[in-house]
Amino acid sequence: MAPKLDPSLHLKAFDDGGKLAEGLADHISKLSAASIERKGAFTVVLSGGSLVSALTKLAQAPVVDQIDWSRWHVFWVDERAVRKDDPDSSYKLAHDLFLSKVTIPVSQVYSINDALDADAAADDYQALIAHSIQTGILDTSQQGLPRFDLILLGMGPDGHIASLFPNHPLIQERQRWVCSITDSPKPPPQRITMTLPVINAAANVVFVASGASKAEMVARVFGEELPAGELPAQMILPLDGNLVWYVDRAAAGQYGR
Ligand SMILES: O=C1O[C@H](COP(=O)(O)O)[C@@H](O)[C@H](O)[C@H]1O
Repeated sequence: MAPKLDPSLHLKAFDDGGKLAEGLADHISKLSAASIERKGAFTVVLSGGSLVSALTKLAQAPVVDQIDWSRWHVFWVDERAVRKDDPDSSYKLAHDLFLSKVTIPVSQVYSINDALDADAAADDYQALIAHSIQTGILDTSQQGLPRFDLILLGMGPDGHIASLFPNHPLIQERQRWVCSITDSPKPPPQRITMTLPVINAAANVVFVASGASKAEMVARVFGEELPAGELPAQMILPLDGNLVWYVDRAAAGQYGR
């Protein structure tokens, strides 16, 4: 069984999406400053989907001017195996809504190789992560896993995170850092995804859930003890890091009061 999460430790509820985006921008800005002071770089992992819209305030004054974007290194927790100009591409979404509005060097934005099929793209992305460790950009955890400074996660209405879906065999993966999936229940079916051990090795994991369609799963994550694998979002609790859920009132349900 996966333990239910304690809302008093791990949940921040906001009145609306605007307030949530402001709180999130402030939090990310502080994590960025601390990481840059400690090691001269900030490694951030993006999700696709609605999470990206919650980053708008990061790219606006006053926060945008407080961040040293030249030290950011951007990765993806999952990506669809489509070309970068495809409407389904998470890179495209992040580029259009966020990356094009800030000054992160292009060489520090690590999108997947969209010329490869899902299997080859997963191998390629795992090698890229290993290279980032060798060059000193990325830390490693005590278990020898990549340790990102911040992983930003969304959650689907079915409780999936990244491209790790309820009761899918990939939930059990413990060896690889990045896997391909060719039968994603949510289209498009071909994707790559970081695995649970990598996500749980991060220094900080921030979930963003907004809207009533997420309320049922937020209630389950914080209110029920479920068999492992049934609710991937409940399986995220960094071994040696911080976890916080940013939720708006509609997603918070009983926890928003
Ligand atoms: O397919 C995906 O879905 C999840 C959740 O998306 P949302 O729009 O419901 O927030 C997303 O986090 C993931 O990166 C994406 O590939």
